[in-house]
Amino acid sequence: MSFTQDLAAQTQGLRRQIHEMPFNRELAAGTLPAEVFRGYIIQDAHYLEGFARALALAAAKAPDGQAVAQLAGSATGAVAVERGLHAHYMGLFGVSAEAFAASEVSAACDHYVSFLLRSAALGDFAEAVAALLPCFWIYRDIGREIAGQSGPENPYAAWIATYAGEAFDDSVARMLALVDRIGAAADATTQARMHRAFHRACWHEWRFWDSAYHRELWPEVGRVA
Ligand SMILES: Cc1ncc(CN)c(N)n1
Repeated sequence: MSFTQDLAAQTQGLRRQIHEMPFNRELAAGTLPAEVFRGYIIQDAHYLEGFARALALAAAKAPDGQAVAQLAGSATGAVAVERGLHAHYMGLFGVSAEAFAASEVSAACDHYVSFLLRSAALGDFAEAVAALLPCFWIYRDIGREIAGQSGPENPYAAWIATYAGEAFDDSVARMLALVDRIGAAADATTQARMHRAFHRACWHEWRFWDSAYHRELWPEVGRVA
């Protein structure tokens, strides 16, 4: 069993739960309310900038030039390709650049981005790539599953096509190969940290969608004066 197959086996229940979330079920059916998707896209645009920064930090720690180029290329891709998708949906939903700039980053988004930046800045390279992997892998699996269940009339077809598409699949395959290479060479303590980072990142993926579905920003638990 490869290292990433082992990561998958250890997180099977959580990842299946993500596939069954109302957000993803309704996205597949095309019935996800537009205001939910609109809020999600705004948070995701905030998220991608943090994700790209974490990739760039990890790139700086990579053990060889090939891995530097791969992670730096993924950082560029996250900002360019996925942001293009966001621009498409922000145009459709009437989110102006000013409205986006004025939007508040949700607690779930802030928590996930902080986790990635901390893993990349304070963890070693192995931990950083394990934390970054679910962002690639889970979206590809969700995209593929949903693509098999929905048609071109789905209002979220462009989103689905991006994550079910070949270009995204290539970047996921490269990330899986990198984590397999690093995981196979790691000692048992490092592997355990990689497992924990991977599991936490899967949890953050679940939380990001859950929070978007419930349109949460910062759940109110008492006003700060
Ligand atoms: C929260 C989140 N996770 C993953 C992806 C796919 N890069 C994304 N766009 N947003």
